[in-house]
Amino acid sequence: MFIFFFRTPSIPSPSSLPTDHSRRSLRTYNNFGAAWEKRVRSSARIRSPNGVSVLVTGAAGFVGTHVSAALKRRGDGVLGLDNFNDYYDPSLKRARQALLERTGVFIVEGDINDVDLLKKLFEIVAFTHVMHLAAQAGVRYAMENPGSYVHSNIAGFVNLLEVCKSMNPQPAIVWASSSSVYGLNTKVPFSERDRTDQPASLYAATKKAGEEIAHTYNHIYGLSLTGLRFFTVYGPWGRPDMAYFFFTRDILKGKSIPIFEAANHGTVARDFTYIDDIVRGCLGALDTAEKSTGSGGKKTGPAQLRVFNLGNTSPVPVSELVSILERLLKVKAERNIMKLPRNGDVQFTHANISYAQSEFGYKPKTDLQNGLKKFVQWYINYYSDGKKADQ
Ligand SMILES: NC(=O)c1ccc[n+]([C@@H]2O[C@H](COP(=O)([O-])OP(=O)(O)OC[C@H]3O[C@@H](n4cnc5c(N)ncnc54)[C@H](O)[C@@H]3O)[C@@H](O)[C@H]2O)c1
Ligand SMILES: O=C(O)[C@H]1O[C@H](OP(=O)(O)OP(=O)(O)OC[C@H]2O[C@@H](n3ccc(=O)[nH]c3=O)[C@H](O)[C@@H]2O)[C@H](O)[C@@H](O)[C@H]1O
Repeated sequence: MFIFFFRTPSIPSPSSLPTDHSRRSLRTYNNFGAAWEKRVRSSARIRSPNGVSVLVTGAAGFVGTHVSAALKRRGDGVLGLDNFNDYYDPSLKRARQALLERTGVFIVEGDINDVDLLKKLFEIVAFTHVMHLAAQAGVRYAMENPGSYVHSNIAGFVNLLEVCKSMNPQPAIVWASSSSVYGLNTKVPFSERDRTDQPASLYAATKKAGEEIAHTYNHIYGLSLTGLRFFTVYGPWGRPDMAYFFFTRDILKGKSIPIFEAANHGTVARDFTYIDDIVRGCLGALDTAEKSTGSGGKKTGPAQLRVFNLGNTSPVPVSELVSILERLLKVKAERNIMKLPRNGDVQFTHANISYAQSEFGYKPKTDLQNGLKKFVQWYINYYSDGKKADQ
């Protein structure tokens, strides 16, 4: 028996989303021109004495929006870049953009593969840092659209690094890797020293490739590079393709939800990490990032190269996530227990965070119960004002 206590929100299901991530040329984005340059400059203006200027790629994304807002709040100059692709409902990205614009952050519409655009941005602003969060995310979608992962996570990353290495001065780069690089590793909790050579998805393989690519650009060009392995991030303004988000939608709709179970009723669990904790980790990594040591493509000395886990350190079974949602939503879920398909998912994740703790005091503060409470409040508020999210 299902109890509905408010209007059922509707958002598109990830499986119905288009698979073509168009590559629009620079001109179609309406970039360049005096008014556009003024907005870029104003957004990137540093407003506090110790501030830095940060180019945030993927700024209209879930993590990018929260990180951009936090940087802006403390007085840093922040410019966003995002291609607003339709992997999930672009209207949610537009709503995040509107939120950021109210805080003074401008998001340039463009692709990280667009060299001319990137060079133009660096010509206008001498960014001290790049917070690189643009990527094709999601482990399961890689079986549907592998090309989008190569386009954004490999080609796009190399392109960005090519532009950064030729700058004078070069920016320091903090970028999003993923807990998925641990793949089929069975040693827990996952430490940065553990093996990462058994990816279970193409997504994971592209993030692992990113870590190797980072090594190369650090070694040859002296770029300062910090990779962050985020562990299943959740919270307000989250991603509709992630389980906690579409479980919420489907529980409210009275639709059955597929809950994966490993062989012999083995538990599938995640080290779910609340967005505010991830944001603190991103800022900590940025604040401890040393300067790059090259300029104009020439290295002048050794540069910093780091990789950190940013997790919560307490894995929770997916079935428990569903129980928490049931309590918060006051609706019983229709559970469809399924064998964990070979679709890119791993059985469990669990972060050892001692390295991030020692380097910049990273300490997650929010447990799943409290974090989901904040997510559900946001979700109900966001989708209850007649917003038409279904396309
Ligand atoms: N959310 C998580 O649980 C999680 C976990 C591990 C790692 N990550 C990584 O963290 C980063 C941020 O993830 P998120 O959850 O905010 O995802 P997201 O999809 O919400 O954000 C990524 C943003 O990048 C943009 N983008 C994608 N390709 C682009 C391109 N080629 N050029 C310009 N913009 C592009 C998208 O439009 C999107 O707005 C990603 O690199 C992701 O792989 C996320
Ligand atoms: O930390 C990461 O590196 C990754 O985090 C996230 O991946 P995941 O941890 O797989 O999150 P998510 O899809 O929400 O599935 C959560 C749980 O629900 C289970 N799950 C999922 C779908 C389903 O239908 N049923 C189910 O039981 C599923 O088996 C899993 O146990 C990011 O999406 C990804 O971009 C990547 O960066």
